[in-house]
Amino acid sequence: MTASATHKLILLRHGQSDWNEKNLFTGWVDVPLTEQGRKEAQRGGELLAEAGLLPDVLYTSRLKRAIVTANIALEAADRSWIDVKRSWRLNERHYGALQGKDKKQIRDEFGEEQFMLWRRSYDTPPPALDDASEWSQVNDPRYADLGDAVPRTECLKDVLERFLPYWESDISEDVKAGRTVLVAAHGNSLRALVKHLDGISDEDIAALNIPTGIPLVYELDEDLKPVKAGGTYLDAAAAAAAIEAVANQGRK
Ligand SMILES: O=C(O)[C@@H](CO)OP(=O)(O)O
Repeated sequence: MTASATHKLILLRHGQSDWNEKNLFTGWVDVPLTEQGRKEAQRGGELLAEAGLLPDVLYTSRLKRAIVTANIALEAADRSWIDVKRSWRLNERHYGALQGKDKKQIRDEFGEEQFMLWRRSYDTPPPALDDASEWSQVNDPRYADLGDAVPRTECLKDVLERFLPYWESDISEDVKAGRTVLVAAHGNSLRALVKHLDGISDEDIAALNIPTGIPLVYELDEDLKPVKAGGTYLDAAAAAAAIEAVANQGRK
């Protein structure tokens, strides 16, 4: 197969958010980017432009940390004009009763094993979030189309199950049509996508972390299988350091 027969998919986790900086479980809570997060987004866009990777269509979640990251990155790459599609199916994993809680406090209270089960296991969701909680999304107008199906908690398996239909119906169709697709989303919704693309097992996905603000580029063959497993980070050194930092969250 020639290089021109491959498809390009760019994954971008949002830049550092206010709650990333504060070390709080975030999930569906709609927190803003920090100044550093905005800089990461700007750098992400510059990396795209330097690599000549010009997105034709943007997919984002309905959360502003992903939306604003994409806007800043596309502005930096002079691609603000491209078509945009947003879906709750790209939202971060709903973190249940952990939303708004300090990661270190949860680790100290419940221990490393339970903490990591909730954070990274494939199929153990945290306890459900009470509908009366200030961090609940049940009455958020942006999810009115979901009715009572608004999540109260999710594990990664749940994320994969709600994300895959959208991948099949929309994102993969744009990829197959030859468009360079940018997906601006979240640590755990992108872990679900990478698990699917690379065929990572339920056990091995626990060790995979996605850094903020660094484009991860996948070249896909005509069956939408990655030409290179794991894709390529546009700034590999920065990605390695940032991946380590995500893996160690809650430990200090
Ligand atoms: O809090 C969250 O929503 C996510 C991403 O920031 O955290 P974690 O990496 O612990 O899954």
